Amino acid sequence: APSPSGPAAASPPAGRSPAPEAAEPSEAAGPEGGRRGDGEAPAEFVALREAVPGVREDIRYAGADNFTGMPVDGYQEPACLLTEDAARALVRAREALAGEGLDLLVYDCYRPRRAVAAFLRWAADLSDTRTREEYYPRVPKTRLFEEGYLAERSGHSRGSTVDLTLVRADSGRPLDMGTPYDFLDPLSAPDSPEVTARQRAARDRLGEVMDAAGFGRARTEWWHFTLREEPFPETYFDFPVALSSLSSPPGALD
Ligand SMILES: C[C@@H](N)C(=O)N[C@H](C)C(=O)O
Ligand SMILES: [Zn+2]
Repeated sequence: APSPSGPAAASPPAGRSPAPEAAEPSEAAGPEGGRRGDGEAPAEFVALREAVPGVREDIRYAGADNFTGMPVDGYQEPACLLTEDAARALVRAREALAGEGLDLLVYDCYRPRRAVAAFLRWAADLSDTRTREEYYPRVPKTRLFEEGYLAERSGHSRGSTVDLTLVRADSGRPLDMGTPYDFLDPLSAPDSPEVTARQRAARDRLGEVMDAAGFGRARTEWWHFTLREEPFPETYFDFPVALSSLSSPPGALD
């Protein structure tokens, strides 16, 4: 069906069932259950690059180099905002990799609900196929949510989910994972039999190190991990991705 028009049209493609991460969400609420301002992050959120100096980031949705082909609503800056618990877990993962000459490169962190709504609008606009060859050549746009490549209620909005890969610590060059980031295709499943042994080994190492640091992995995307003991398991936030959204003072973790 042709896309609904206008920015408010955030309906999912027809016939789609909820994505695996869909749950009954609560909107952001304060400690007493009242509504928290949508422009403001709770004190538990930090900017990763301030909390963990030297961490590598390439926040794709803040620019046009992503599967939508345009900057995504809600990403006011290319910043990784995360809960402090998730940031501490990433420190553990980096420490485990350091002895192997490897490091992490983070592509996405906290994602506001308005950004997820932008993904829904993009998916509903079947006339926009600009990025199909590069990002979803085999899966029709109408199936991206149903197949689990995109989530109608994303774990990223809870602040303890990250998209990331492994890089060489010296050059910053990403390891070959068999697909680029956000290649929305069965080939991106961590256990895809279609990748080479070397690519599979790189995926497995990323999965192991993230598992040991406390993150669970998605079944559809080798780059997507959620902290198992996440501090906001039921809350989907909508403050913008911007350092000014943070209420906690900047500073490295101790
Ligand atoms: C779009 C991709 N980077 C991603 O994060 N997908 C999961 C399923 C999500 O949207 O939460
Ligand atoms: Zn993700």
